[in-house]
Amino acid sequence: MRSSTAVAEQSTAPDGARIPTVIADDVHIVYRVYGGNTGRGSATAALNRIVKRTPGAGVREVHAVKGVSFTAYRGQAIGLIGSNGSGKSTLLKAIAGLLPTERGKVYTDGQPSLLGVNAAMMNDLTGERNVILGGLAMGMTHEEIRERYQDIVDFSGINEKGDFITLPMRTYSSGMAARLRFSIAAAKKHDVLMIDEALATGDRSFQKRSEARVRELRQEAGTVFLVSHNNRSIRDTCDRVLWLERGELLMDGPTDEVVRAYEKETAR
Ligand SMILES: Nc1ncnc2c1ncn2[C@@H]1O[C@H](COP(=O)(O)OP(=O)(O)OP(=O)(O)O)[C@@H](O)[C@H]1O
Repeated sequence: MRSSTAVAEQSTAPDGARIPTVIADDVHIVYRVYGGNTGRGSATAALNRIVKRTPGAGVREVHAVKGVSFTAYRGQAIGLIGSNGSGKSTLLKAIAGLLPTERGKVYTDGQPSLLGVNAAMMNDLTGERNVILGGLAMGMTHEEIRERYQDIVDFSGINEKGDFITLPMRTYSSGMAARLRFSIAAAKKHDVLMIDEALATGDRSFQKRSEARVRELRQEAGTVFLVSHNNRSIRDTCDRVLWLERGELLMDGPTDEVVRAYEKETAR
């Protein structure tokens, strides 16, 4: 049991009830891939179909999330696990409001922030400029960014091996870029923070630092979702786990129980 009394106070209503932050109610997500079967000239054909609003024979549907329901509460860190293509990233994008649901609804309290490994940053700008841009994009003021700038840079460890923060992001390794992205996102208190594989990208010492930060964010009474293939990260960080397989929610429960069942299944 990681939560302290202070956490329990923050994450419950005065009447003691837990405060829901995200409710997914029978969520279905379908991707439509245009021109999948049409061979040559498919881009023009697809455009014509879109203009004429006819689905056409070349439209392929991928039913990526199938009827997922759960309620997340304040103060929870929830891991999402499952094999490649099981729908984890898709579900996060839907919670963040970046993908429409085909059926069902997602209700959120506050603005969820999605931090993905591929989250857009301006590659031609320096790390320094990206810290400012990222901070502004998250709704921080110039003043707040100035106050936290050094902490963000120190946390990322970007400058440990030289003055990299003043170089363009395109000169960073993928791990360095992911560390900076995480550090920017983690500088702010989030109602709902969703992290897609970011922790797996850094080296072990950065992973430990970021796991500790995720625990703090949780204690600030937010809800954290973490997608990872690293079961150790999930065990160290999350108190609850959702296991998705082929778009369906296979299991939802305490971390130990779900990860153990998942490991048993994947060991076969
Ligand atoms: N833009 C897209 N267009 C069409 N299909 C997509 C798109 N993105 C994902 N899919 C499909 O949706 C399904 C779920 O993909 P998703 O990326 O959510 O899985 P995941 O569990 O996050 O996988 P991984 O562990 O490999 O990151 C897969 O079948 C995938 O092929």
